[in-house]
Amino acid sequence: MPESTSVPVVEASGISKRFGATVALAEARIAVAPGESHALVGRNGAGKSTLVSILTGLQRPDTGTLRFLGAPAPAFGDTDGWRAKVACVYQRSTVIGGLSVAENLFLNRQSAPGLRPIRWRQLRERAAELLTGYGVEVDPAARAEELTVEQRQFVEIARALSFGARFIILDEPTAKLDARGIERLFGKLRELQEQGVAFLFISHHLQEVYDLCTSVTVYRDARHIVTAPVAELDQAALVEAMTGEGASHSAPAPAAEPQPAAETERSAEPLPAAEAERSADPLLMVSGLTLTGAYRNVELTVGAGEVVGLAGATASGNVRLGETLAGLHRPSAGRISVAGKAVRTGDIPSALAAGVGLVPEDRHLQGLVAGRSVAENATLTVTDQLGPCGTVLPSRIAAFAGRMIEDLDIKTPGPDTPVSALSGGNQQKVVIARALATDPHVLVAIRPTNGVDVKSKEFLLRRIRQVAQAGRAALIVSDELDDLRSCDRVLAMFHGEITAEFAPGWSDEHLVAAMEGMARGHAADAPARGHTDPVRGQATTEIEEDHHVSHD
Ligand SMILES: Nc1ncnc2c1ncn2[C@@H]1O[C@H](COP(=O)(O)OP(=O)(O)OP(=O)(O)O)[C@@H](O)[C@H]1O
Repeated sequence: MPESTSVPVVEASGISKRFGATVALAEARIAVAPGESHALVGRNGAGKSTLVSILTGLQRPDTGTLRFLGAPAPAFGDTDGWRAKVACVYQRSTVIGGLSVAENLFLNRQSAPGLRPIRWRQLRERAAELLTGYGVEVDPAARAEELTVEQRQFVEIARALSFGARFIILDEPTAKLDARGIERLFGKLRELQEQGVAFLFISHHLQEVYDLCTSVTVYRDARHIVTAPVAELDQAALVEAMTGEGASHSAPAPAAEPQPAAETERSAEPLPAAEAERSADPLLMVSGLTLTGAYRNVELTVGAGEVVGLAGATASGNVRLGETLAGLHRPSAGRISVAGKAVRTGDIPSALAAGVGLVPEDRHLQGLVAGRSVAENATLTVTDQLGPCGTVLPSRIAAFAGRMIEDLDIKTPGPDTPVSALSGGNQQKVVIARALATDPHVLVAIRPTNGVDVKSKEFLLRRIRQVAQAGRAALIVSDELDDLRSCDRVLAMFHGEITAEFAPGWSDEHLVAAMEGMARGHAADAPARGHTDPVRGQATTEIEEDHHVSHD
């Protein structure tokens, strides 16, 4: 722990928590000093979310003590007491979509006399005052569901501070933000830190830990492993603490300094392109595809044996394009064909029958059935293979699921465990297992490594590579550079159009610039293949050297 004379805003020690036979936390501890930005990292299932639920009063630990600024934690169930101490901004929103920002900020406060008629104007004025006070530029009259993820997080932070909390937990807050959103969020957190607000920051993006935090705590297998100033623990040591394995040569290189294209490192254990299996035949062909308000006139092919990246920031249209391929949206124009056959657009069963497998963006909304078991979730797409004449044989489900659990290294007590009892990263693996279960011709994976730890990320990307090596095609839709680095080529989208194409060896700087709209409608790095520029309606020209906008 860093030297500090001040009383910690939060100090938990000897915390243990079991769920049945699963030990989620074993004698774990953490302490966060005022004004500190403290990272908590660990592999999937290490116990981070369980600690968060204990620190926020949502669950009682089996053993251990918890103090806020030296005082014992509020009684279990004393909602207002907990709110005044701590708040957590989750990846998933806790604001109520149908209510206005002002209502979200002030309703349900016990301090506000419940029976008095609500004075809306006054409510909005107070909300405006509060938001302005924290430098949050959001209209208090706006409905919460209209906010961007970033605005919603700022509202949640302002709400927490207005309850008096000076300790805020951020659980994977950057998972749904693009590069600029992350920059703005970090800017705001630094500002608040200077005012003495302390943060516990949970992220699988280790670079963010170095960018934002002063100290880091590592948990492994439910236990506290180390707490140190980030400056004293380089990434190799951090990954070593997380995995318990000796300094790994496959730890991702720190991404602080963009490297020249030719030197851009891949993971030291490369995910080799399947040259042998690659064929010139496109397995996926998309032409003139338009979804009003999302993307227009998209031309795209993915060959057998290829892994193609579809990069783009939040509003680029890349996610909606990926979803369209799986039948989730009906495009207003254009064609999709798989293995030479036209697919009925806007129809999920047709896409599935044509051999499109989807890893959806949001595993909670589109991915998993919470009350069902790991086995049921993993086999939802293949029930026809699990028994004769529409029946489902439990023995076959179990055998099928057992293979998937092993294949994807899913940490679960067993196939019958409800999927909701798995840690976030392991739930994501179930979603991927389900997409792979159909042995798709074309795998569309949207942010496939969302929420998974650094080691599992390598593993999953390698698994996607195997799909291509088996002569299939994969499209990775993502803004994660690690995801995109594993691709044979990357298409960048901006404002609904494919604006550039990148061959392997691209530099982070160029790809990020393209995702931010600075590719100026041509390939920023040498394109791998000819590709029709939708902006100009002509083929992109090969460009050999640096085309970052500032060099033009
Ligand atoms: N409600 C629950 N019932 C049963 N087991 C649970 C429950 N909640 C968590 N667990 C188990 O406790 C362990 C710790 O899970 P936790 O969610 O805290 O991990 P995590 O570090 O947050 O992982 P991730 O990075 O994947 O989100 C896991 O093995 C998980 O399956």
